[in-house]
Amino acid sequence: MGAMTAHDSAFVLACLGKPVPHTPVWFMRQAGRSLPEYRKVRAGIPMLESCRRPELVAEITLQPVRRYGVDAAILYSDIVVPLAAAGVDLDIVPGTGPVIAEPVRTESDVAAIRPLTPDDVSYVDEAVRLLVAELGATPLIGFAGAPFTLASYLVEGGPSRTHAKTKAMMYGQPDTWHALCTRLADITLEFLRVQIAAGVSAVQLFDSWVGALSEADYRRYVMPHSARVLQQLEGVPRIHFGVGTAELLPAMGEAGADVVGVDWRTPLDVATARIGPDKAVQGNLDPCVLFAPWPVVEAEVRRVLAEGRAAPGHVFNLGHGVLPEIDPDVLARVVEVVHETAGHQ
Ligand SMILES: Cc1c2[nH]c(c1CCC(=O)O)Cc1[nH]c(c(CCC(=O)O)c1C)Cc1[nH]c(c(CCC(=O)O)c1C)Cc1[nH]c(c(C)c1CCC(=O)O)C2
Repeated sequence: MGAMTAHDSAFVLACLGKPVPHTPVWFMRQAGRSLPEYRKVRAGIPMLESCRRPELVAEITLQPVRRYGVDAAILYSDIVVPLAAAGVDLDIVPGTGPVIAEPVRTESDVAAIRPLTPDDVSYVDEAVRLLVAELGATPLIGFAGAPFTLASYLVEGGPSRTHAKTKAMMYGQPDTWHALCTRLADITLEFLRVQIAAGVSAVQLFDSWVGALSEADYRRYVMPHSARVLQQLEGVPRIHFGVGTAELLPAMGEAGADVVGVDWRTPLDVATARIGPDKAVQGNLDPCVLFAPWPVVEAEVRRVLAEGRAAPGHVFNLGHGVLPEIDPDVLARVVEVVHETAGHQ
């Protein structure tokens, strides 16, 4: 029997650790440059501008659902969209990522980032409503960036390998750091509340770069802010994701997530032993495995499914986002293999 609504879809059930007919699957960055139909509709439209056009957002969000038959859609947007909406001067540069015109260095720079109001992101409300109507029983995932990852872009001014300036603020100006993270947590919370009110079935908090921290520093400088976001959200499952977080997994679960996203470095059974038996996991095929010959891909998919059995619920995904060079046909075959395998009973 198929799911009747997004609320009792395999994806939502797996997030809550309930029995499912098959393991649900979606891919981080499933919408985007790996799809020719995406490149076609995005041609000539800057990334941030594309996120402010509800019809276009809906079309791009639906493209991978149509092509792959994944168990969830993820809203087409970006983690810096609410920052731009709150008045931060920034751009998303193709091939680089977010670039901030005036990086945040002082307490007064922090004060200049204003709180977000729902009116600032009315186009997101509109896009989610269009999508929920269109998707029917397929759940829509809303998302936002977590305070550390957003702070890293704001303080560094762009992508960074070491996060040196971010850590310098964290250790050297802890009051400024906590003021910045408090403001970012407020923005993230408001952004996610808009999406939940408009009807998303789950939310994912992306703390992509937090693996740069030790567990002790994570607990001291970051976790209180992420925990406030996760714990103040109500009504939908919460997924908490980062890359390189093997040492942070217990804390990321404690922060208040229902599901912890795991990258490919930690097998899902090992991850579950660290996170504890009461939380579902999401992941964790290495995106680069998708470049291997099919028998290798298939064996890796089956290994991930087997290791996911250790958790009370498993949402199949990659360990990080789809790379632009990945062949969409391989992702379609991955979905087939996952769907053919019996889920958690
Ligand atoms: C760190 C981060 C960002 N953005 C995001 C994160 C967290 C996830 C992660 O860790 O990958 C989140 C994000 N960004 C985008 C989505 C859309 C939904 C999806 O399909 O997953 C999501 C969930 C669209 C996007 N966001 C971006 C694109 C590419 C834009 C383009 O077409 O040029 C898309 C489809 C741009 C972007 N925005 C960002 C980066 C690093 C980049 C890539 C820069 C590049 O390599 O060109 C910041």
